[in-house]
Amino acid sequence: MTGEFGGALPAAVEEGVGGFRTTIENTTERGGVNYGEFIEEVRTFMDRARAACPTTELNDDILSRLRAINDLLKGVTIDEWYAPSGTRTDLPARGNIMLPPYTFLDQGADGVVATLRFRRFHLGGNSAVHGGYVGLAVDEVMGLAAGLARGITRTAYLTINYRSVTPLDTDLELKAWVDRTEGRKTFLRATLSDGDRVCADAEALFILLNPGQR
Ligand SMILES: CCCCC/C=C\C/C=C\C/C=C\C/C=C\CCCC(=O)SCCNC(=O)CCNC(=O)[C@H](O)C(C)(C)COP(=O)(O)OP(=O)(O)OC[C@H]1O[C@@H](n2cnc3c(N)ncnc32)[C@H](O)[C@@H]1OP(=O)(O)O
Repeated sequence: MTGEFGGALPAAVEEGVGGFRTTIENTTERGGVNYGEFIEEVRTFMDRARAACPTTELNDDILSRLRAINDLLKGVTIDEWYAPSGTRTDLPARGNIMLPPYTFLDQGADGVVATLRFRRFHLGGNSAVHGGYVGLAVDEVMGLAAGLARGITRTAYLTINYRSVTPLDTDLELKAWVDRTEGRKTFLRATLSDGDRVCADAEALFILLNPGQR
């Protein structure tokens, strides 16, 4: 792996802990006590960046401030295993700005129920969520359901049926549950609903990783 953030994965593979490290020190202090507010502010920035049509002057003003902020963040870059984004389990969507913010209502070996809300950042068109973001949310929550049931897995396939338009700015319910298992294979199902209306349903196969498997 090369580039500004490269080099983190090979060390983990050498340690033989599999594709997603399970032995991470799972503290919720990393990033500081206000890290969750920072992530939420970044999300708001992403929403507004998608919605805004700035003047040239405003664009240039924001650009110079953003460059200064990016320089600050570059000075505190660390490897993926200890970066709080994606590993702060106390925050919506593990503090991962890539994901629509979700929180669990219920979680166990049989399955999980999460509530989530897509925002302007996730717009596809005509006030509807982009289908790729639906897939992202479903993959994430099914992956966590597979993880709770079996251990660390990777998605082998994921089939999504888009049943009706998924709305922005609406609290939705995402359920994912284990349908059956065969050896390393876990077959799961999921539904994404707006109240009684099903927006999407899905079926997927997740494969339990072998020790040291990337
Ligand atoms: C809950 C804890 C929270 C902790 C939080 C803290 C930190 C956060 C850390 C982690 C994050 C936590 C959760 C993650 C959340 C979301 C997860 C997202 C998951 C993904 O988004 S992950 C990216 C996309 N994913 C890939 O990047 C996979 C690329 N791929 C491969 O890496 C290999 O392909 C692999 C490994 C899949 C299999 O490879 P392999 O060599 O291990 O096994 P093999 O090929 O032998 O398959 C074994 C058996 O599955 C059958 N099989 C395989 N593929 C099939 C298919 N497509 N259709 C039908 N059957 C299939 C075979 O036919 C055989 O079946 P049989 O045994 O019956 O012959």
